[in-house]
Amino acid sequence: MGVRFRGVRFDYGGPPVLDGVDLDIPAGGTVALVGASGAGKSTCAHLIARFWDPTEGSVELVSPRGDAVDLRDIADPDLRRAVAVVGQDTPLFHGGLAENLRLAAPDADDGRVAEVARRCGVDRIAADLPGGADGAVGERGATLSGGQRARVALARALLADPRVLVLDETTAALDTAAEEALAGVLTDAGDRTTVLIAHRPSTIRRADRVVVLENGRVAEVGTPEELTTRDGALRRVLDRVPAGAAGATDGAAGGSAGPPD
Ligand SMILES: Nc1ncnc2c1ncn2[C@@H]1O[C@H](COP(=O)(O)OP(=O)(O)OP(=O)(O)O)[C@@H](O)[C@H]1O
Repeated sequence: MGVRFRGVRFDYGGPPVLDGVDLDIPAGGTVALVGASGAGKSTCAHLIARFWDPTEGSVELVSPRGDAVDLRDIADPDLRRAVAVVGQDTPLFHGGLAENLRLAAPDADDGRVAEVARRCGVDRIAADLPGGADGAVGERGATLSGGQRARVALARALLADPRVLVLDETTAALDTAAEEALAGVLTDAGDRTTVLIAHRPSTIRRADRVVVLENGRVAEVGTPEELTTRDGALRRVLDRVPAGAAGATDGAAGGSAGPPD
């Protein structure tokens, strides 16, 4: 299932955040959505999950055959099955790891839970937790690190097998092991569409295409190779990200200075 924005305008009651966004994310693709802080990336994620509706224009799901349906015409349960957004701080509840994973897919069999847990490196968290996969993770997952919580959130979303997966800066919290897990997740995506909201060059490079938001519009679209070597909107964003927040900098980013991963 692809995602299409057609002339999307959106505001929160003040000045427009999105001011005519046209975006075509093909089914099965991985797109990195990039922009300066406040550019409207999370707003796009929330529009894809229909937390909000656009003020003008439409957001649509597009079948691999090219049939488009406005999100407003999709029943809520169907949309919740089709689209998953993993945010910066996905809430976990005070229960076991396995239970937390199953939240989005109560009927998943044990084999599938174990497979997804392994793919996302959650099995390694379980190995360290008193009580293993059934051990409680504390209030809101307090006994886990940010990177571990991000891995659990990613695994939980994958277990539900959504057609569209939006990772809203999840990768900012991922440790190196989990970045590897993310790479596996993207490789095994099949026809799932993945939208990565990312700052790290190492994450951006995993996308087939990069979309840069600036001034409420799409400023630049291209492959990571094209955009990181061009003196354009992506470079402007990457040059403004504080080195610590950017995490890894690497060759694809043009070799700008920054700390190692
Ligand atoms: N619930 C809200 N109510 C009012 N204004 C909001 C709300 N959410 C976001 N905004 C504003 O909308 C603009 C876009 O925010 P958004 O979170 O989409 O940007 P972003 O590109 O994801 O930024 P960041 O990289 O800092 O997370 C910002 O100016 C922000 O202050």
